[in-house]
Amino acid sequence: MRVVVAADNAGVLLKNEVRELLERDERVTEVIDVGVETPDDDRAYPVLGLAAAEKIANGEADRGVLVCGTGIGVAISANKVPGVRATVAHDSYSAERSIKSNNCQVITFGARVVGPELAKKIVGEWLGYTFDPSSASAAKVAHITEYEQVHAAG
Ligand SMILES: O=C(CO)[C@H](O)COP(=O)(O)O
Repeated sequence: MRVVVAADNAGVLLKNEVRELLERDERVTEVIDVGVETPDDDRAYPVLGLAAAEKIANGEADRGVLVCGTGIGVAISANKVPGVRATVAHDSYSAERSIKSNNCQVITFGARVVGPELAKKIVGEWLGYTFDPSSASAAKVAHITEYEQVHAAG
């Protein structure tokens, strides 16, 4: 699994911890870090969230972990990229259902909301979940995709 990570300056320290975790995880074949790398880089969260989501949309990454102050801004940004489903998930159950119900490729965290140990525990669990395309949830996710395709810009 190829995982893209990104954060703004509010989330960079947590993102870097998550990146180290991912780099040690045998389920992860590649970690793509689109930044920021340090807290003095003040590029705004949409820049990072959109850049990461585009890696998924263009097939360079399978999943993403994005961090900002709340996790909300990067989730909203990532969801603007066609084909990408992203959500903040600060608890194990939501993280699990984000895959099994919603087929989200992206999980987001708020570094001002959740501690690093909880976030890393959730990421470790989240890596183990897969979406079942034959499940009852598949048609629901397809409804979202169909809307997106019908209303695609351009
Ligand atoms: O949490 C953020 C966006 O959801 C971001 O890290 C901080 O945004 P701001 O409150 O607009 O500075």
